[in-house]
Amino acid sequence: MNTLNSNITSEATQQDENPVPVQEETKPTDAVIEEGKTVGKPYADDAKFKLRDVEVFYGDSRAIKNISLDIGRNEVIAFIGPSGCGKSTFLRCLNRMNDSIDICRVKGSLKLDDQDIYDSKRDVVELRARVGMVFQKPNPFPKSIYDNVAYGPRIHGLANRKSDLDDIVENSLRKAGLWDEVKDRLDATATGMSGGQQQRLCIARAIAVSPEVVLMDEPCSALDPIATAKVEELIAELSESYTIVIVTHSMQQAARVSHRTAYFHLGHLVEVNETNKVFTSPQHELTESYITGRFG
Ligand SMILES: Nc1ncnc2c1ncn2[C@@H]1O[C@H](COP(=O)(O)OP(=O)(O)OP(=O)(O)O)[C@@H](O)[C@H]1O
Repeated sequence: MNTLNSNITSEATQQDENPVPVQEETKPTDAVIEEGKTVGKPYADDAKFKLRDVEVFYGDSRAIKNISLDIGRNEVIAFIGPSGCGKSTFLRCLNRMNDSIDICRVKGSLKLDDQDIYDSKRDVVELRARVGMVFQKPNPFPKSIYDNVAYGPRIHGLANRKSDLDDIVENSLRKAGLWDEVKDRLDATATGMSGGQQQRLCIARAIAVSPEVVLMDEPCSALDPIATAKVEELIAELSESYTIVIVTHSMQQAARVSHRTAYFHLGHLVEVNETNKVFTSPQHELTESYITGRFG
């Protein structure tokens, strides 16, 4: 796995008749990436998403290079890789969040339950209700705690009566592990909550519209370890009912929360496998270099 070059430096050759061979580590970027070829297990038996030959361009620049991947039903899959390798770009294809970027173009076949995500007739608002998203920085609306959670159900007409809406708000806050902390101050403004509470509120807001998938883009990067632990517990509980795709810079977090881990590098999907395999016996040299901290 570890490719090391045995070199004898010219300086050493001149100075020493019996030089000690100097081993020079191959730079990770020298490792071969075969475009479109992903090591490990990129496909799933019961696929929620089937993504084939996906490419994403920002203007002329190709940020995602021929990636094929299945994401299983009720699977938690973590996307890891060095900064700028395309994790967020690929994640945002799953609910067309890239649509708002004018210069962004997505190619390939992207299917959710065998239906084309990029079908021009698709209702993107409905897609985003099915495929919810939680962002890096908690972004509650400047409204009450109650109204933050009730917002989606209201615009999607999910509750006919106030009591139905109350039930949705309570259930969503319970699932997000927040109910006991906020039940006596539902009318308080959400921006007055702690960062960790705000992030769990954003999760409650995402699940209030009964999504099938929750996308999380570095959901804990702005949180302290205690708040992070709470969100991770929540991910474990939510995984019983939802498909979860999480982008994370924390390999420990990927190891704790995900079933499979996908390693991205320079816009390629280099390796995908069961999380314990990726971290204990990575098959690709680049994955190994990254998880052993040689770069990233
Ligand atoms: N709105 C944009 N316009 C132009 N280029 C972009 C845009 N967003 C991302 N890119 C480029 O696409 C590539 C992939 O970026 P992306 O944010 O998806 O990577 P990432 O792996 O999520 O990075 P990070 O871990 O730093 O968040 C980078 O080269 C980045 O500069």
